[in-house]
Amino acid sequence: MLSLATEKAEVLIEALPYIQKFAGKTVIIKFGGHAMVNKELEKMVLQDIILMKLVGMNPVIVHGGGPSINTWLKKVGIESNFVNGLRVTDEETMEIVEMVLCGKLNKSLVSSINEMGGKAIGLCGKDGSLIEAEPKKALVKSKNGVEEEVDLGLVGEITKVNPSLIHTLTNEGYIPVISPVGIGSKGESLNINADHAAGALGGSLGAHKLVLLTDVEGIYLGEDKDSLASKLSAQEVNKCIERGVINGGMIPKVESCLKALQWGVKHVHIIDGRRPHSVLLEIFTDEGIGTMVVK
Ligand SMILES: Nc1ncnc2c1ncn2[C@@H]1O[C@H](COP(=O)(O)OP(=O)(O)O)[C@@H](O)[C@H]1O
Ligand SMILES: CC(=O)N[C@@H](CCC(=O)OP(=O)(O)O)C(=O)O
Repeated sequence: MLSLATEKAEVLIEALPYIQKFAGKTVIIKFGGHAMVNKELEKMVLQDIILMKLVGMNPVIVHGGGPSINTWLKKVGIESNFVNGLRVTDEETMEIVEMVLCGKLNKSLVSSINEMGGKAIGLCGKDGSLIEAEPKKALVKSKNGVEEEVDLGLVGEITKVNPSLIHTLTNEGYIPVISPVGIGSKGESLNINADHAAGALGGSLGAHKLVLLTDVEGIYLGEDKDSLASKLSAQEVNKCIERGVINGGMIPKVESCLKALQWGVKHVHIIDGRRPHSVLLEIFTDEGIGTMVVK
């Protein structure tokens, strides 16, 4: 029987080919608000990311924070409506969104990473005009099947990503932690869905992999857990959206996956952020968890 020490050494050796394969490669990790609610799990995700950086990869974190925004909006008596998984955002809502995403959550992730020995730096999409955007309109099918344009207020559609700042930071050994508030043409703040921001950053940084961490195992094709899809093509994804099988917060995720693939990101995965060390399992093993989206 192998001793515990030998078993540990074997685990490390198993990771060797993956460490070699990913050396110097950019991996975008989208940390969803629903995957961030448990502090213990959050710590494990951040430890995984610190390890990735230490072995020579370039992880970049894009975080969400939907549940936390909901809590703070409730405290000030503002209700939210969602259209196609996006929060309709008026000026008052935008103020809270910016405070929660760019302030509280961003800085909390940065200080946790730094406390655990990593080097993190927090930015929002406005810093260095990282994420330029314009007000986004949503297309919604009315009851008679006709598509109508719906105004989402201060929700941003990304028009340009200026990634040079991120290259500088990663080359200096930092792990960038990015909150999805973009800058409009008049300098205004725009609320961008974190999945969309992660996909666009992945494309502009030439990322090797985009990993979206959420609160489900991946994409289900039916009611029960056995219906988890391990792989879905663009065509299948579009059919699932049309049939309503993919809905709500999963819509921006799959949209982001498909766009990232078009923009040259090699691999995109939706995985369960509630599973301990899910990021390491995804990166360093053949096991392949969650749903992989392909062209
Ligand atoms: N086909 C589907 N498979 C899995 N989850 C789905 C599907 N369609 C919609 N969802 C919903 O999408 C949610 C994840 O999106 P969201 O709540 O925005 O999470 P996050 O905060 O991680 O971005 C799931 O909790 C689930 O309710
Ligand atoms: C336009 C839009 O919907 N923005 C999101 C931004 C945060 C986010 O995307 O958080 P999750 O990843 O936790 O869903 C919002 O206001 O909730």
